Amino acid sequence: MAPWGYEKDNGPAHWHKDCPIANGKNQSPIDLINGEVKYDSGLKPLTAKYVPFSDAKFLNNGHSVQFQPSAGNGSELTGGPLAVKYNFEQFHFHWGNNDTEGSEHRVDGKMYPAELHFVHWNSTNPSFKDAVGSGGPNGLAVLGFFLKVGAENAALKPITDLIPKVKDAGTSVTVPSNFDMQAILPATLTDYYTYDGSLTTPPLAECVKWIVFKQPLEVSAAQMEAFRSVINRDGKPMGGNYRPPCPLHDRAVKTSFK
Ligand SMILES: Cc1cc(C)cc(S(N)(=O)=O)c1
Ligand SMILES: [Zn+2]
Repeated sequence: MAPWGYEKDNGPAHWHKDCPIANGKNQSPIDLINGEVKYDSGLKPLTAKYVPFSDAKFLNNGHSVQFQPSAGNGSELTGGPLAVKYNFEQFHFHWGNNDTEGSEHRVDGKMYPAELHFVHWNSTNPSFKDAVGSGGPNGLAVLGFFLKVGAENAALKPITDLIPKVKDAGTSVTVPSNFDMQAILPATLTDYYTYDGSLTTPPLAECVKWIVFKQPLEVSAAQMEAFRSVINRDGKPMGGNYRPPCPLHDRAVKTSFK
């Protein structure tokens, strides 16, 4: 099989051949159906403590654009549904070629134009890789933020301004050390959906505690267009790099809000 992608000949319907877990019972993303979620008053806000990185790259890996520090620096996530501290690993995006599609998770069937994933790994593991392979839904904690078109996002601007420098697959650029990742996050991380799921791209490991925020972030039309100028490994626009929703099977989706 050609390396996995999102085209007709290598897209989500093909992934099960190399990754049989694609047809597993804990796959992501899912459609978050408000009539089927259950409020859990025990779900407190999350706390993200992000420290500016002195050495981080922004890269085009052929299927997304990703902010990747060279090493951990004590940036961590705690609280919410998490029993332990999780270390920040990377953030990346999924988006569409127009404003009606692009997000991975959906809300009552609605897609947003893009979705931002902040990836963290369970600090009881020696490394990110061990956390992915640790078995069970507590290896990684991924924060999902929907993006909608509106005001310019000043916190994401240092990143979206770098997109033209990573237009082609396999390219990367150093991120200025004064980039303030914390500023991307809302002041309080309160209203979210949470469920046990998987990586949304191969290897599709079922190791993720998903935490998807109800309130979308805004980005400007120009910032959305920047994403849509990115090229994938086949020389085509990368837009459409989202997996369709997977069956919920007998999982519960809990909310921190009524
Ligand atoms: C393959 C993969 C790796 C990582 C760290 C995160 C994801 S996702 N899109 O589920 O957040 C996918
Ligand atoms: Zn993702």
